[in-house]
Amino acid sequence: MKLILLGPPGAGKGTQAEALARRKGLIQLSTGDMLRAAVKAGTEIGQKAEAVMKSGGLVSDEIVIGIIAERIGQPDCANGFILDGFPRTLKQAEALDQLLISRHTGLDQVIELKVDDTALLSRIENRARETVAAGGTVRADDNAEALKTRLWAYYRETAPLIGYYFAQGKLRQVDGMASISEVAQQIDALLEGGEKMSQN
Ligand SMILES: Nc1ncnc2c1ncn2[C@@H]1O[C@H](COP(=O)(O)OP(=O)(O)O)[C@@H](O)[C@H]1O
Repeated sequence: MKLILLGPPGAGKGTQAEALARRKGLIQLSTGDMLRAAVKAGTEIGQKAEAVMKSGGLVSDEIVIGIIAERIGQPDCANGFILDGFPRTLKQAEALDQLLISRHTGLDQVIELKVDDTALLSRIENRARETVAAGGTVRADDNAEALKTRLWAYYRETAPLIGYYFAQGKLRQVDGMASISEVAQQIDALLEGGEKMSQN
């Protein structure tokens, strides 16, 4: 199964992708996590990405497409994966389609987590507060200014993907404002429906 979780920053993609990957035995591919690891390791990609990530802007298509192309070619991805944070631009979506076509496969479903815009800021502020309370390190881009840039990038660059996948008949939507477990149940219901459809 090859899935995309789509939604604005703070929508809960990471939380749901991780839990879903565990439930279904799929690989979670988060470009945000991969880029943060590259920054931490000080690789060439990390050095290129660090400043733009910190400001809340988007890393270049070339870099993220390269990372994903390399990763989905690895054997552990053969059974399926959940993309979280990729694609984020139409160019990335088209590159992904081409990559999958060249592997004689394609996406099963794109699940959009629909959330109330005004709830996002407080969610991210809470995430930063809880992390500090737990003694952890807050992400460099979890502050009001970078969040505004991330939201802006989402609406300008990523939201058009909703139309792109709707036109492909792949788009499904869940209510991202529901509790974590309710969202997970909605996703499971969609996936069960999809499996039944593909058996017919
Ligand atoms: N597919 C991508 N294209 C461009 N930049 C990306 C991509 N994925 C992650 N990034 C960079 O990493 C940052 C953090 O990504 P992520 O962890 O997915 O955050 P969010 O909580 O905003 O969904 C983004 O703001 C962006 O700078």
